[in-house]
Amino acid sequence: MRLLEKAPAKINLALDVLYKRPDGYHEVEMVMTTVDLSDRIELSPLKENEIRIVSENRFVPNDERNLAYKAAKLLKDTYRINEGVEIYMEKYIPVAAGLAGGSSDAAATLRGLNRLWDLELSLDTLAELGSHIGSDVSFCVHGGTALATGRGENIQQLTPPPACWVVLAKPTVGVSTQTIYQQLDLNEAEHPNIPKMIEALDAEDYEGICANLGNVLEGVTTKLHPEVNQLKNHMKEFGADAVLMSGSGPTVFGLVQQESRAHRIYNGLRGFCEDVYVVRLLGDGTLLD
Ligand SMILES: C[C@](O)(CO)[C@H](O)COP(=O)(O)OP(=O)(O)OC[C@H]1O[C@@H](n2ccc(N)nc2=O)[C@H](O)[C@@H]1O
Ligand SMILES: Nc1ncnc2c1ncn2[C@@H]1O[C@H](COP(=O)(O)OP(=O)(O)OP(=O)(O)O)[C@@H](O)[C@H]1O
Repeated sequence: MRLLEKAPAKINLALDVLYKRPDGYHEVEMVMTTVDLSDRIELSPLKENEIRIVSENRFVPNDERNLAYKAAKLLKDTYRINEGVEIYMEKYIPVAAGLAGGSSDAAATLRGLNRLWDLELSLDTLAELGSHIGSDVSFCVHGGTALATGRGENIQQLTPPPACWVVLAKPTVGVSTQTIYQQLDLNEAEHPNIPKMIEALDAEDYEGICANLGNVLEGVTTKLHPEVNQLKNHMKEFGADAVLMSGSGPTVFGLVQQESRAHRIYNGLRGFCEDVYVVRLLGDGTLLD
């Protein structure tokens, strides 16, 4: 039996950091939502009792460093599964982009193996397991739209944003999430208003969502990579309603209601940037079913 799972990317509509914790992680409050740009994960049983990663993307490790491998290993060890699996991944989400591609692959692997191995674990249990792999994995297990707190592993579902288009553009710079968190100065940072963002979601208020986009990490990344700010400015000039960097970057996203305008922004940006996508929000998580 061969089993398919979609692994959608996420964007952070709002990302705040409250303080640095004694364990080195940061206490966060993030409003996250999934977008329709997904990796495709195919799980097939193996005769050998091993985990095999197959990917044609040269930026993705095909060994125990792959987050999908870690997810399979964790499930195998926790539930003493003596079965092997091949995890074939077709990557569409750009790597190291701030879009949680690896985390979503891990989450899709947890959901898929739960079915393949008839474990009957709840999404909450899978999300808890996922938190041991990375801070974004718990959100990716559930998908949809959620408030993530703690170091990102406490998930509370939120009202999804109204339908709109998202233009994603990734500058060709590498960003280390760890470095960005390390260089964050909480006294200097501009903090988003998370309760206002949640209010806007509840009220299905598109303008309110646009007005309350904010990411405390954006200033750190743009200082290191000014091209992030340049892309943001281009997106605004070409007509995005609101723009923000996702996660620790470097991907920038723009929200827009009309499809024609989304394509105009796409065409304008293609001159400056190779990695540009026009996608829909998947805020209600339907494509995960
Ligand atoms: C930037 C975001 O992607 C926003 O969604 C997440 O906060 C980061 O999620 P992630 O990449 O899954 O993060 P992890 O793999 O758990 O951690 C990578 C590194 O980021 C830093 N980190 C991450 C999450 C957090 N709440 N505080 C941190 O300080 C830590 O230095 C950690 O070593
Ligand atoms: N399945 C995977 N897909 C992509 N990268 C992976 C995967 N497994 C491990 N990695 C490693 O993780 C690193 C970060 O990749 P990823 O695409 O998840 O970053 P990201 O989108 O910035 O994540 P986040 O938004 O959660 O911080 C890559 O450099 C890669 O070496």
